[in-house]
Amino acid sequence: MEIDKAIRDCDDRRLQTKYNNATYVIQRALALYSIEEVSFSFNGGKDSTVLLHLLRAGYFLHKKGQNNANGDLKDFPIRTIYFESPSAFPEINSFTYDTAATYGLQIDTICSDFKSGLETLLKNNPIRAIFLGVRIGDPTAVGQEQFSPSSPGWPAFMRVNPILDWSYRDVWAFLLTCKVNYCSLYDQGYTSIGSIYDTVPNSLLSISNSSNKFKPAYLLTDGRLERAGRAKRSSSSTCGHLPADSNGLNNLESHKNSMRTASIIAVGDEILFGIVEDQLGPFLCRKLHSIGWSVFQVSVVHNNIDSVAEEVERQKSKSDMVFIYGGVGPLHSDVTLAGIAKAFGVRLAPDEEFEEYLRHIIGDQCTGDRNEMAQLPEGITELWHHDKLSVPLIKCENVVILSATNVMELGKQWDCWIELAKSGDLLLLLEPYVSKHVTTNLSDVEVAQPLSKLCLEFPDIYIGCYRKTRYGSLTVSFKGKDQARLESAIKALHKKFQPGAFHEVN
Ligand SMILES: Cc1cc2nc3c(=O)[nH]c(=O)nc-3n(C[C@H](O)[C@H](O)[C@H](O)COP(=O)(O)O)c2cc1C
Ligand SMILES: Nc1ncnc2c1ncn2[C@@H]1O[C@H](COP(=O)(O)OP(=O)(O)OP(=O)(O)O)[C@@H](O)[C@H]1O
Ligand SMILES: [Mg+2]
Repeated sequence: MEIDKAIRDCDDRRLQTKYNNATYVIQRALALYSIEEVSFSFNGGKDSTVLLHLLRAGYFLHKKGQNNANGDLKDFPIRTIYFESPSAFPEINSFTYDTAATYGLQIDTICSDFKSGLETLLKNNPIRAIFLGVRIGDPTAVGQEQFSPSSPGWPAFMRVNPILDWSYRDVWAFLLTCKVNYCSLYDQGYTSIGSIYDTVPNSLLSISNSSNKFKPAYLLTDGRLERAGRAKRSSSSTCGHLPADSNGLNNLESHKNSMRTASIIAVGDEILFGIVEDQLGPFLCRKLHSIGWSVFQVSVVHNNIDSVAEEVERQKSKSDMVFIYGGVGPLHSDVTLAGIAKAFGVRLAPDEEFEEYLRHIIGDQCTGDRNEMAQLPEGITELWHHDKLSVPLIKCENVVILSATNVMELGKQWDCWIELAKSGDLLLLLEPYVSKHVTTNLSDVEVAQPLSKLCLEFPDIYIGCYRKTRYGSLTVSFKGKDQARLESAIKALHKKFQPGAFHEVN
């Protein structure tokens, strides 16, 4: 069978794994349902063209298991449905019918909308499962698995999605490796095809010196932009770019004095066992204070998905930003991303762009069917690139994931993060805090009451006390954003005691 042979003969291990998994899903479906009970939803698009050939191969492998495969071009008895629409591109229509003729597809053309068309089809036929070329990243893929029952309100059938986890690049690797025909629009710069009213060539493929010439679809390097030629229905995805306004605020001036809070979560059994000391938390506290943020809480949790998820869920609603570190990587204990995904109620999905970065660092070891490290929380992740970082910073809504393992690495990531936030016009830098400290040899009992009063007089100033030893001097710290108010508070303190009772320290 020519598809099976082309994949086995190629040296693309990733493609082979994707192929094996997809044909396995198909064979499972063919084992579960009889041939009359399955159907293939084909529309001449690139994804359904991939699926057609995978189904042909899957059917061949299924029959081979029963010792009666012939692998002929036209040996394909799976009923095929095509929802024909007057707004489809003529190229799509003709490709669909040409392909049907080449491979002997028994096409049922349906001219009504998907839902009522399926209702009629299922009423008159024993169909229980339908193969679809839906992939993660398609707007309709959210929440779907390889086997997903149809949605409530739809006629009852099983949606089978053998290429759900395929990336844009996987699709093109397959079509080019197998040297199969695809719709000619893809060679004219179309990267995803809807109707004639909502689809244009992808401008990222335009040839610079020619206004209406485009490179072929397989040359699009960033697969996440595959739908750039489709009219936008919503602006839900911000993946990959800096959001101008991710917290609903982008006017630096008007928020200079506003209050922003951060929470810090360290993930590490070793910290809780007392084997290692967390130095990143205090470092982040200092950095956040230096940009005028106040830290709401620092917590340490176990390397356990539920512990991470619970803490992230709590902190993400309490603080403007949550910083989390530890537990990021490919080891069994690296569960931070999974915990974050759980906290947001989404799943981990392969991210092609992130995988590319990882491949640069650790070579081809990271490719394969389940590249754990390249899986990121689906639909909520932004990658923040900086020339000085080999791997982009990851941000899931208001949760920033830091991969640093020591203070030096964290310092670098922090500087890049600040630079990116500045250029992205994201509100981040506030009026920094100023602080002053005074010490006294008076006892706690002597200072307690006047200090309480001072706190009431200066509610805008943080007034705290600490000692380094139980019997040594007491330090009183003043922290705020207004230098003059800070000075007034210290003056007021001096007035409440004998002259010379307090000394300023640096
Ligand atoms: C065979 C088939 C089954 C579908 N089943 C469902 C379904 O169960 N639930 C649903 O919300 N949409 C279903 N749809 C609709 C698709 O999710 C989606 O709305 C449709 O493919 C239009 O995509 P487009 O807007 O990108 O063109 C189905 C579509 C087809 C062709
Ligand atoms: N008009 C249609 N008739 C039959 N099946 C359809 C139709 N529209 C969508 N589908 C099914 O939904 C799947 C996903 O559609 P989608 O438009 O995302 O992919 P595609 O058309 O194959 O490729 P592209 O993303 O390049 O348009 C298709 O692969 C096909 O299985
Ligand atoms: Mg399409």
